[in-house]
Amino acid sequence: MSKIPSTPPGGKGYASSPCMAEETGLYDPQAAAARHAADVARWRKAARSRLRAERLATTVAARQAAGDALSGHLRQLLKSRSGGADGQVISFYWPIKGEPDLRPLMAELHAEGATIALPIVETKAAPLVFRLWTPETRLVRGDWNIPVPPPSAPALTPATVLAPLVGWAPGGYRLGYGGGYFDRTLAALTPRPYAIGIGLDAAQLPTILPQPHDIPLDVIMTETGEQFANTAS
Ligand SMILES: Nc1nc2c(c(=O)[nH]1)N(C=O)[C@@H](CNc1ccc(C(=O)N[C@@H](CCC(=O)O)C(=O)O)cc1)CN2
Ligand SMILES: Nc1ncnc2c1ncn2[C@@H]1O[C@H](COP(=O)(O)OP(=O)(O)OP(=O)(O)O)[C@@H](O)[C@H]1O
Repeated sequence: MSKIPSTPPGGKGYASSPCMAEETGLYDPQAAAARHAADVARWRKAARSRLRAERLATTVAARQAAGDALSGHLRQLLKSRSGGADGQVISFYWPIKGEPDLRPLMAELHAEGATIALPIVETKAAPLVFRLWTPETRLVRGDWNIPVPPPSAPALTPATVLAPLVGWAPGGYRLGYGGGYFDRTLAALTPRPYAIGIGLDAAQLPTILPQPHDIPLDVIMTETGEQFANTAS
């Protein structure tokens, strides 16, 4: 504990008495941070279930229209970045739980020469693995029953990753299903892939209460176009 002089050097007295909170043992900054993290996790859990329920409550036709609109914006963005899809490894996702369905665009880019990958949870609480998808790939059931390429499909490192969003906030922040998989993956991959969040306008939140592990995405795309782009990318 550092000693605080009772009078400041050359002065009469302090304007207020020193804060003794740490000395009392009642204030432990680490415990306070842990309590805050637990509050955030609880808040996120509630936000996820509300947003997931709202998404599933929309009509199939509305979801399909959103998927088609998103595909159009995404096609433009990918083409402007690569000048044509040839050879680029792009990770898509197999839609679950009312996520926008981009599979027609996935097949179209494959036909144009792009290399398509799908993400797989091969190890719990570890980065995702990406494996090759082609229209001939016979998908198998992975973690959470998500259809994934079989272990025999080649593993790839994507240059571009599409990350489906349960919720999103300005700054490129993503709320997913709560496994932390995309954050772990973006933290592990070098070079870092260009990460595009895919979500709906209705899933915007004022904030996701960002935590140290949350890695902002490069762009957030919704059915009405690009909502946010990090300038450094
Ligand atoms: N279509 C699609 N595929 C995807 C993703 C996605 O978001 N969408 N992922 C994107 O990352 C990965 C799978 N993400 C997963 C995220 C969470 C859990 C999971 O078990 N969640 C627990 C809750 C965890 C917690 O709150 O601590 C659960 O719901 O029981 C499983 C897979 C890879 N594939
Ligand atoms: N880079 C990391 N290293 C270790 N743990 C991490 C990392 N990133 C996230 N986590 C852990 O994962 C948990 C869930 O994170 P978060 O709430 O951000 O999930 P999410 O982004 O919604 O999930 P997902 O990406 O799977 O859809 C956090 O409590 C955190 O402890």
